[in-house]
Amino acid sequence: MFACRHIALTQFRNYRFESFNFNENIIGIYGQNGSGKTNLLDAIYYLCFTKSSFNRPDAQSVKDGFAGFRIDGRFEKNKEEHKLVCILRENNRKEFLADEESYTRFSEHIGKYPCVMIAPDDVSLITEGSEERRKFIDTLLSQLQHDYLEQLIAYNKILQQRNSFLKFAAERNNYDEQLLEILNSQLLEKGNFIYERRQQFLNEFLPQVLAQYISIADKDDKLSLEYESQLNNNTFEELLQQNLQRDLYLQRTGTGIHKDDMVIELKQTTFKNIASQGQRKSLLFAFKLAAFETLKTIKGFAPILLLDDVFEKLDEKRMENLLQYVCVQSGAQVFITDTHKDRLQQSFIKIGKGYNLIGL
Ligand SMILES: Nc1ncnc2c1ncn2[C@@H]1O[C@H](COP(=O)(O)OP(=O)(O)OP(=O)(O)O)[C@@H](O)[C@H]1O
Repeated sequence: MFACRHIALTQFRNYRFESFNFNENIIGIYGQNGSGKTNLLDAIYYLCFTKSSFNRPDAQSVKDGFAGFRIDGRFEKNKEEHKLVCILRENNRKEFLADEESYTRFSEHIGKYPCVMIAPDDVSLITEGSEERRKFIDTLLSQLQHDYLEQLIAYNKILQQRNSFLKFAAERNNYDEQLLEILNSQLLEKGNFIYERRQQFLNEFLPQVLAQYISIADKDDKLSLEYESQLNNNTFEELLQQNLQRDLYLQRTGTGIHKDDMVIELKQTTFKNIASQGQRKSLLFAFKLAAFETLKTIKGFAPILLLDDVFEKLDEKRMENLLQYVCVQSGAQVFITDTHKDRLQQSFIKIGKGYNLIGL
């Protein structure tokens, strides 16, 4: 069993100082809009990922009028207790401690405490640009394969260096060919590694998303999912060579795995253009639950599930099926937020397992 049993929030978002116990594996959190439900889930996310699930600077999580924040968590993993602490110091320096040891690199923590969050804004995975989908794949793969995360960090660093090089070259109207060759070869090595890992992984993962979709939507909508990469048709080396003049002109690297995407189609038309709200929601859940199942299989235990405001997302029958799955079959500790206490309580009573209900 993997579960969060206690959390204490100090100067974090709307919390001055507050602590919560989670004795059960089904946790309902209710409160009005703006009462801090999402913030509480995000604090658990912080301890699993060393950062917020929102793409926001850490400083924005400090309670207004204060300096620094602290999140203390107690987790149970395979019958052992673990203490995780995330501190943002007054000078904005972040520290992360696992069982009193601080990490030199936060990336070492990723994957040890897996968790999957489903939040309303996540529909951007389907409706927004390719960056959202790459972020999803990278977050999942980084939890599964540590070397993937290391190579991705290195790739992004070299990409930045190459872009600075291109800017400098444009300003000078001249460039150091040898230095460009070094940057290219480093970028190629990391890029090819990431491409192969994404390809291997998505070959297995995307059919699982389709299967989840069919089971949630209760029908096959002729949905198709495909990994799209410029490297599918050309080698990365060829791409860099072919695009050099354009890169120099635009002062940034226009080809590589940082342009990858997942193509989502419904009846051979771009999904987001024709899909109904319900189909979008079903697909979002399909992606997230497939991620959950993959993590569970590979880690050998269920990740924590954080479900923010999902009652607003599905009709009653789908909701019941989903709750049955997350609260019973999944084997996970699950946190569910809602504005209605009664709705949460009624659903939990129907499930017939122990639960904690926390009012904010
Ligand atoms: N840095 C901060 N300092 C103080 N308060 C903050 C900070 N960041 C966010 N908040 C407050 O937290 C509240 C939002 O909390 P949260 O998003 O967790 O609410 P919620 O209960 O999930 O609401 P909803 O039901 O609308 O989703 C807002 O009132 C916001 O002003």
